[in-house]
Amino acid sequence: MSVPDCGVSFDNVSLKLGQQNFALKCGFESGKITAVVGPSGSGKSTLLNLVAGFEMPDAGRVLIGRCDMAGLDPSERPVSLIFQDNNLFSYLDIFTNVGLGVSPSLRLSADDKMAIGDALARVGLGGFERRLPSTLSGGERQRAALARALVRQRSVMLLDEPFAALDPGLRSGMATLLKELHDELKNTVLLVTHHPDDIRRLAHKVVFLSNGHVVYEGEVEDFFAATRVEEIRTFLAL
Ligand SMILES: Nc1ncnc2c1ncn2[C@@H]1O[C@H](COP(=O)(O)OP(=O)(O)OP(=O)(O)O)[C@@H](O)[C@H]1O
Repeated sequence: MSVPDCGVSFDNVSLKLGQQNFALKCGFESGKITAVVGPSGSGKSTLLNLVAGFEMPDAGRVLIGRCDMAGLDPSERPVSLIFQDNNLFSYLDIFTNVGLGVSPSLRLSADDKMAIGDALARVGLGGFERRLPSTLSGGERQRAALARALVRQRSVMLLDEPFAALDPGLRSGMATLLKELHDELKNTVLLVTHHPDDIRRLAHKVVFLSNGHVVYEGEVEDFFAATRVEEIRTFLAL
């Protein structure tokens, strides 16, 4: 399984939501995992929403590769999403939930069905095809969401605190799985997290937001040394 090479850029993006002004200028390198971090309310989810197409800039451009995303609906963007609450449909079995990643109308070819079975096996859910989400543990549900993102084969993957509801053992297992899959797919991943451990074990790069602005963009090692920035010191509990 491989996906095309594609980075994400924010070219002087601005928008206002309620009382909050956002001014975002940053890049997410193709084929790398970038941790998107910052205090609560700093704009991390908004940044992902701008890439996914759930929010539109008032000015500036969001680009995927060289392509301006303006005017493209979420379904038209080369993006897959995994959120904290995994967004599985409770009344559909796991196979069907993953199938929705391939085709929203569930018109599935024999190859599609094989790819769904492979993705489920890949995340350790072989044999779970006919189970309803409510019969799975939190970690298993997140793995099903990961399988759904995998079968979409989109070049950009957006993860908004995907491990937040998991206990430390499951967090670590999901992180290892995500890393393995990324090594295989080499997709561009934007990972929102509150945990320095996730940055250390998963990320190649860091974008740190504060109050709707990017206050740090760079390598992981430099981020942990960037203690001159007060918000980063607070985040790292230094
Ligand atoms: N639709 C909206 N209308 C009004 N204000 C909004 C809207 N969406 C976000 N905001 C505000 O923008 C700011 C950034 O929100 P966002 O959810 O992006 O932050 P976050 O960094 O993801 O926070 P958290 O870590 O708590 O999830 C917050 O002050 C929030 O209240």
